Amino acid sequence: MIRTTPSHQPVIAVRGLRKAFGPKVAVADVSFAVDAGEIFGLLGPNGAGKTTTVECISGMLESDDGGISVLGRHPSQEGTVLRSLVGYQMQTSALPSTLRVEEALRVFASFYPKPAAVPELLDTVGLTHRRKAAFSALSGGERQRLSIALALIGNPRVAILDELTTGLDPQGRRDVWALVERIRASGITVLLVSHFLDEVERLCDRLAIIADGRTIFDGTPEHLIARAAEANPEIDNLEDAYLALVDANQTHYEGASA
Ligand SMILES: Nc1ncnc2c1ncn2[C@@H]1O[C@H](COP(=O)(O)OP(=O)(O)OP(=O)(O)O)[C@@H](O)[C@H]1O
Repeated sequence: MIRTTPSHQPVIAVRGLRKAFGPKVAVADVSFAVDAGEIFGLLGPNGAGKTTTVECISGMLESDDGGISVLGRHPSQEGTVLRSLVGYQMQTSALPSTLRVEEALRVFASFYPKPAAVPELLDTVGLTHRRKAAFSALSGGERQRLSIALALIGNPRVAILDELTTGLDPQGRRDVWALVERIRASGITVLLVSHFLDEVERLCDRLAIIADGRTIFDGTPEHLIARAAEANPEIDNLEDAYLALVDANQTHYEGASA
């Protein structure tokens, strides 16, 4: 249930979200709420509707129906204000290959009224020694850290991180996880879209699972394991619990449409 009392207003509240692209319903009915200071995970199979949901939250897409509130504001009606309060991790593949790390941060800083200090941000993401490196010379992990820095350049209160550690080696993943924990410790609320259950278990306080455009779970990782164990007592870890729940949902819908 979404809590709306002023003393405990969620930072992000999504209620009954719906978004279609022509005949394709990408998001049919998604609801969840993220509290201040949380790292909240958004999970679901490929094509479930996660990116569409976060693009509606960030104001990049306009929803067809349902309510979204971010820091008490509506993304499509108050997008200008929210743009500096919500940092969305962009895909760095969009950056010119010759652009240097520090230049990229300075260019993006110029778009915001109160940007983060570039030297401090370089330090936070561990790229000070690579500040003069061209984008094309960065490793996968360094590119990922740059994309996180770009999400933080506007000094946001909320960071939306999508596919945070895809393609990184084990050390790179751990470095990025530590960075996300530092981001949270600095007071930023994090919405994390992920396919990796170990990442979610390590980082997230709570999570929502979306399947076929609908929220099928909203709660803590422990709650998810307990829910799955009710149906199958052998389930004792998050990955098995997640897979069992998604599978049960698929069977339910296939059964309903048979
Ligand atoms: N612009 C669009 N036009 C038509 N269909 C779209 C568009 N964007 C997304 N879709 C479709 O909507 C559904 C949900 O897509 P979305 O990208 O939100 O899923 P996702 O959960 O983020 O998937 P993944 O984990 O693969 O990134 C998919 O079937 C996708 O093909």
